[in-house]
Amino acid sequence: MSLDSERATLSMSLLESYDVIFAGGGTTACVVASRIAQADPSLKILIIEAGSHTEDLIDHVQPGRCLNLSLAHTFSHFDSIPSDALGGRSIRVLTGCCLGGGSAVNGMMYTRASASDYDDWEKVGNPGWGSKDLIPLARKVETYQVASGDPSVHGFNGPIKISRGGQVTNIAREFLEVAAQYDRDRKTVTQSTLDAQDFYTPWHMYIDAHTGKRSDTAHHFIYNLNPEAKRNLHILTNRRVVKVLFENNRAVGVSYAVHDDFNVLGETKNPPQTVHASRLVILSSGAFGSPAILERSGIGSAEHLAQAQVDQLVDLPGVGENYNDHNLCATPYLSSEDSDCLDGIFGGDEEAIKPYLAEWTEKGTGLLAHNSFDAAIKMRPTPKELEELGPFFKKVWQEFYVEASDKPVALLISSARNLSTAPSPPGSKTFSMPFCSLYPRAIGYTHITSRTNPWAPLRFKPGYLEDPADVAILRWGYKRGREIARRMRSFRGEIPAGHPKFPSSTTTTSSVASSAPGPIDIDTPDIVYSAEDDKAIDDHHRATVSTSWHSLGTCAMKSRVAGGVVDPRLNVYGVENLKVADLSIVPLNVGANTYNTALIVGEKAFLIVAEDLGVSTKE
Ligand SMILES: Cc1cc2nc3c(=O)[nH]c(=O)nc-3n(C[C@H](O)[C@H](O)[C@H](O)COP(=O)(O)OP(=O)(O)OC[C@H]3O[C@@H](n4cnc5c(N)ncnc54)[C@H](O)[C@@H]3O)c2cc1C
Repeated sequence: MSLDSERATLSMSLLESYDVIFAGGGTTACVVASRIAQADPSLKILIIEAGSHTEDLIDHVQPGRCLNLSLAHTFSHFDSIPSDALGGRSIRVLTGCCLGGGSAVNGMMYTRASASDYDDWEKVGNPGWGSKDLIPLARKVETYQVASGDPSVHGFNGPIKISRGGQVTNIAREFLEVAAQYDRDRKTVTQSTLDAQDFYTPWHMYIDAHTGKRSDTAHHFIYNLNPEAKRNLHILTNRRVVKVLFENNRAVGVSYAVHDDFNVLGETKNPPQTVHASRLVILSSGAFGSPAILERSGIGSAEHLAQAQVDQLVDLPGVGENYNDHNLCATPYLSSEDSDCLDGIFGGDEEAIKPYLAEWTEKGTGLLAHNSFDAAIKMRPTPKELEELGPFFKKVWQEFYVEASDKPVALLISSARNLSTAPSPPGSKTFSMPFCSLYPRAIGYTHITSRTNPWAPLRFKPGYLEDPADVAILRWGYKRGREIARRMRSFRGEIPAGHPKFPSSTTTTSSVASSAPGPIDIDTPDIVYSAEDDKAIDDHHRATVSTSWHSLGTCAMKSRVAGGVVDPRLNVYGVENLKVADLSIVPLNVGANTYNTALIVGEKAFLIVAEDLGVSTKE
């Protein structure tokens, strides 16, 4: 079907006006829209989503294929301004572009933010957004399928399923075994722990233990809705919202476009279409999409709007500012023949997938019901490590971490596949040690470059590694991961292209490991790094650091004077009937992978929206 005839068909089924319109149908939007549709099926709701449907598509539901970045159409990408801190590189940050957004494409790693993260949100002027309010919502949204689940922590009746995945890999087992013997400063546990720092722990997944399928918000909140709740919920895919329409500062609808409405130069060929909202417009286009829609609608700083030739409606300098992420690096290792690795599977190689297909189809288990990440630690430095981290980090430690004892500094994960950018030698088995800083100092921005075109590139600066404290954290992560990796039974050497180029004159070259036939003894002393070695590590990280895909914060929920964009009821300052509900509202970073926080924001937004609409929230 051509785009024009597809548009004609969809337009026929579209209403001219809805009660509520969602701009974006990602992780958070699916939660809010589904809950409202169930609470009051008479409400007419429209979701306009930039990407396509995902229902039962193997690339989305089969976990082993996750993070297959070659599926370009299911991602939006944002290229940063080249940065000296990254050796002149530009970083490409991806977000999900499909119904379910990030939840339909992400790595399915399950963890939660620290309680103090949400308490900090409340302290910056957001009553009702502290841990005592939000952690019950984390319980509400989940069904924890791991037998040992503690009911004071976990939920057992929510739509989103959490499990151990289809099998426990020997890579994860060895990571935990080595950690227990090698790192005597920290503890190792066999049952996953969410709220404690410095525990090596099994790492669970957003995978349904019964089906072996991904637990995303499109399938678990929208596609599974009962016919009554679905009756008035319309979904328009492959359309981008251009801007919000206003009457006297009251949001009354949106305009939207298809890609073909623009010529190759990005100029408008066809005028955008419009649809009206009688009660509420909710922006849920994520950390890049939501601020961009606000700016195209004339809401933002005079300077940035003027650059894109947009007339200002509301002066709100915080729009597009406060960009946060977690900086990620991963170092690759060769693995023994008998290790449980997802090499090939996650790249979508059908030959590699074949041996696991029958088990996944029949029982929902095996490596296809796996994301490769099944053990990890959220770390804080020991006193000795704090010294090694150096003066820049020590200052941050004093100012930020000392009083916040539940905040981890870095996350170190064991991954049963090569997650680094260095290619694996053909036919080899691999594992890797991804690590990221959880509260990097890096804060950036994202702003529009076009008044009309929602596909135009954004002016985006993530700020990665501009602060030496962030560089020190990654150096520490590399060393910790390397010491554990080279003691694991499966270890068969390093993949040199994925490691720093250490100066050959020192004793600490990668040949220490890459020539080794197997692991070293647990009691072997740690590698001693010279100042030149440390510089080699830092240079390597500047050349390879990437996003953790945890973009957030660009429409922050803070007071207007402090640079906020929305109030604690998610209303955009200066206008009426316009809310934002996605991770762009997060005022301060969280020390964890961010899917869980998006689910919580969705559940909280539902309670607020329902109250505004006069809808009962009782189930
Ligand atoms: C590759 C990847 C791996 C990740 N791995 C993990 C993980 O393992 N564990 C974890 O906890 N978190 C992970 N995350 C992070 C987590 O998935 C995201 O933080 C979360 O999904 C963000 O939710 P959101 O609702 O804010 O935005 P999104 O889910 O991104 O939703 C925004 C939606 O809006 C749409 N949109 C954008 N602009 C427009 C427009 N103008 N008009 C209409 N629609 C628009 C987009 O297509 C998208 O569907 C990962 C994310 C990615 C991308």
